[in-house]
Formats: sequence, C-alpha cells, structure tokens
Amino acid sequence: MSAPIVLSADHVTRRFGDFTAVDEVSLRVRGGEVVGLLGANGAGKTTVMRMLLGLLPVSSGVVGLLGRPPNRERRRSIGYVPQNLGLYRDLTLRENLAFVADAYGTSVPQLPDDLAPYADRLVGQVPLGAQRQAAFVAALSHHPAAVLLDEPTSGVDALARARLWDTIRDQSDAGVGVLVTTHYMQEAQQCDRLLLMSHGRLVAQGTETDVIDGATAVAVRCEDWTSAFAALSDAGLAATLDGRAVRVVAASPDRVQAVLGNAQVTATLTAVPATIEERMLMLDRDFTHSGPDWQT
Ligand SMILES: Nc1ncnc2c1ncn2[C@@H]1O[C@H](COP(=O)(O)OP(=O)(O)OP(=O)(O)O)[C@@H](O)[C@H]1O
Repeated sequence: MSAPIVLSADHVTRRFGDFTAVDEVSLRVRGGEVVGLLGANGAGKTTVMRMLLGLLPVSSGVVGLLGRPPNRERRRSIGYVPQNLGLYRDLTLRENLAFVADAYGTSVPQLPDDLAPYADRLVGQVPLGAQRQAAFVAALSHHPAAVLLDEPTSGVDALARARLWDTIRDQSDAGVGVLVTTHYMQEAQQCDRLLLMSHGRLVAQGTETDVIDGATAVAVRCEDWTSAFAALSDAGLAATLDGRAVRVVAASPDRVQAVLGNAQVTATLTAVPATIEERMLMLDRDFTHSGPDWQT
C-alpha cells in the first residue's frame, strides 16, 4: 500500500494584485519520499510552500496538510525551515532550541556534537552552516510527518551540505515526506522525484530522466572558446560556460554553426544529453520566447 499523502495542492493559484506568482499548480508528497522543487529565482517555489503550510492564503485551488486543510494544529505536525531559517537572532542556539521545544510541548532536543561549541552564542555570531544545522534540529525536534525545506543548504560548504542531506535521507527513511527547494543540481539528483517550476507554472515532473525528456544541448569544442562564447551570447543564444567548455541549449547545431561561422570561429559541435539545469533554462526560454529557437 502506498504511503499517505502528507502535502497536496490541487490547481493552486496565487495572485499578488495583477501578477500571478503561482498558476494552477498541483502536486503530492507522500510519506517517505524526497521531492525536489526546482526553478529559477522568482519561479514561485516559496509561495507554493507558504500556501501548503497555510501561512499564505490561496487565490484559488485547494491545499492539504496531512490530508486536510492546513491549520495551526496540523502545522504542529510539520517541520519548516524557511530561507531565513526562522531562528531568533537575539537568542543563543541553545535558547532557540528550548523555545521551539516549549512551543511544541516536547523535550529540548540534544545539540549535535559539532554544534556544541556554538551552543551559547547568539545566532548572528554562529557560522551559517551551524545556523542551518540548528534550524534543522529545531524543525525536526517534534518528529514531524512532513518537512518543508526552502533552500536548506544555500551558502554552506560541501561538508555541511552533505551532513544536512544525510539528515534529510534519515528523515525520509523514517517515513517523513520531504519537499525541498534547491539551486544545487547535485542535490536535485538526490531527490526521489522532481517538480520543475517556471514563471509560476509546473512545467515538468518526475525522475531526472523524465524531466530532461531526451532534450539535448550542443557542446562546442574549439581553441578560441572566449570568442565562441561571446559570439553565441551576442546572437542571443543560451550559451553557458563550464571551465572552457561552451554549451548551448534551445538552438539547433546548424544555428550554432551559422553563428560561429559568421564570427569566423572554427569549432566541433556535438549534440549531448542536457543536464537538469539546461532543461530548466530551455523551459524558461520556452515561456519567455514564443517558442524555442531550435526551428530558426
Ligand atoms: N507578498 C508578495 N507581494 C508581491 N509579490 C510577491 C510576494 N511574494 C512573492 N511575490 C512574487 O512572486 C514571485 C514568486 O516568488 P517566490 O518567492 O515564490 O519565488 P521563488 O521561486 O521562491 O524564488 P527564490 O528562488 O528567489 O526564492 C516573485 O516574482 C515574487 O516577487
């Protein structure tokens, strides 16, 4: 039997004045799964999370927390780490944890060993990685059924990030449903399922293979990679640089060849599978242009 649905949205829309920040989004998160919510800045991810929690009213549609409309009581069964972490900056780490335990009526959680040196420091005097870890401890202290994490590892080093992901995996192994936003594609690959948002809409979902959906990018190999990159960018193509490797999405190899030819840059072109990030870029361009310039 499948695990229960802990978070749900059905055709949820949120408008701010004339602006539609979230447009007809439907999603489900079940206990035990880690679902990644991806999208460019401003795509609507935080707004979705805040509506799921009932912290922001929907303009239309229905959200569910543990199968019912969100309310204060059901929020007590949820852990939430917002982008700003939600810690009180005028309290120490230890005081923050005591405060949260008091609010939930639970015992004060044990500080992990690596946080012990910071226990009695004010939040603002603690490195960001330790703040994030403490926010996790606080959000998980009452054994929630679902956890919402808004860019939980932003700005922390690789080791701290790996630790936080260990904690996320421990939670899902224990049956907790996790919805997590991230800008790190390596983290997206650790999710069981992905939801891609662009301009308020859900534009793709499923496994990494599902969301990439066979899309390809053009890899450009040439000596003069700086001229290649400049010419492609000047022509309005979506060119990216990874070291000296130039790649282009949403453009045919013929179009890339034509632009490079005009700029008198000699290059070898290969169609390669797109990454998640490139797929997101393509879907964003599909929205902002009338269509991908693949055909042009
Ligand atoms: N209270 C508000 N009033 C007006 N516009 C808002 C409000 N909250 C969010 N928005 C707008 O809604 C859009 C979606 O914002 P949201 O914070 O959900 O995006 P996001 O995908 O979480 O972005 P980021 O990755 O930068 O956190 C943005 O254009 C934002 O400016």
